[in-house]
Amino acid sequence: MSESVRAAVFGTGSWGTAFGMVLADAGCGVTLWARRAELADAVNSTRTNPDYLPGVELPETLRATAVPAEAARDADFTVLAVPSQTLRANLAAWAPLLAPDTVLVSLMKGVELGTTMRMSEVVEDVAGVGRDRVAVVTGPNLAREIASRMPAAAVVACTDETVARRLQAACHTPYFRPYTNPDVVGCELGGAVKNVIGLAVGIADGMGLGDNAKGSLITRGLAETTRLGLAMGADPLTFAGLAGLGDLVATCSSPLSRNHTFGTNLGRGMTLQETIAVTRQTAEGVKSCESVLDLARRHGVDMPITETVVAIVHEGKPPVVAVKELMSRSAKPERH
Ligand SMILES: NC(=O)c1ccc[n+]([C@@H]2O[C@H](COP(=O)([O-])OP(=O)(O)OC[C@H]3O[C@@H](n4cnc5c(N)ncnc54)[C@H](O)[C@@H]3O)[C@@H](O)[C@H]2O)c1
Ligand SMILES: O=P(O)(O)OC[C@H](O)CO
Repeated sequence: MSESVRAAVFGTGSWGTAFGMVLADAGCGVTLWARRAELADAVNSTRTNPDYLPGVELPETLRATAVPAEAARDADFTVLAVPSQTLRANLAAWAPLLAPDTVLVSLMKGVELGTTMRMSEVVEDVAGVGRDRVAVVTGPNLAREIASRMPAAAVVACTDETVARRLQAACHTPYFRPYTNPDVVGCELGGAVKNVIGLAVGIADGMGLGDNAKGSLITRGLAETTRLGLAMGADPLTFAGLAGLGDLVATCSSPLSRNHTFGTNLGRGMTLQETIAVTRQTAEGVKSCESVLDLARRHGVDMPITETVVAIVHEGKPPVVAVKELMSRSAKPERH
């Protein structure tokens, strides 16, 4: 990869920073945009991100700024890594600054509340670009492991194969192996719904329900994700891939997952407010469980695990009652 490829990353949280590091290691010149000038200064002066990835040394070719126009200038790829529910307002401010012909890349795993739009749809809507200029990077990518340069595979999804291949080349390193996939809908749904299933598995873990419960939730969670995907025109095989099963396994088995940890705290008996208070970073499933359920209802799809997570997180249903209700639904064949 030629160093003349330029990438802007909007969001200097854990994944924005780690993915910026991947791009820099792959040979791109990278500018991170940080909301706070102090964080941008700290990245530039210490070559670390002390707030989100303490102890990780960042490459020389990665720098940070708090000025959006400076980050956006001449970027071949404009990467978006802010919490999903803030994307619309943020991108509205950044859109006039974007380099002409830049490819917009979503790292976000959420569904917008109210509109039920996927993040790539929000990008198209707000930036006024065609879907051939919007790509998604997703898969089993816990930021802390990637920042330690531990090996992982990922998916680069774009309807335009040439764009997907360009981005694939721009982020391919010895420790980060991206595959292309034209199924943007399936890849984004896989990423957004796995956060909801990650909450469910965390709750079960917190309650001490064991590994059979975990295996059952992962599998039936994937089944309800696939049902929604089919109703929305996704390729069902996507859900057997990195954006589906791969990400579910990583999220549901790792203490590094914010969604899994959030669920575990709820399952152990913390209240929602107590759990929010101890959660510093973005656990997308907490908000997206409501928009995913909304999406499911709009498409007439049954998603009992998602419904259960919404009931526990937002309606105060005690986890013990929710488990009893989930298990006593009427019996049915596995493939329905
Ligand atoms: N962390 C991971 O392992 C990981 C991996 C893959 C995908 N993702 C996804 O990437 C997205 C970003 O997650 P993250 O892990 O970087 O989150 P994070 O909580 O670590 O960082 C979020 C960043 O957004 C900024 N931010 C928060 N509110 C904002 C606002 N209103 N306006 C502008 N900026 C704001 C924060 O200052 C921070 O820089 C999420 O959708 C997440 O699901 C995360
Ligand atoms: O920490 P989480 O739960 O947001 O998960 C991080 C990544 O999405 C795992 O692929």
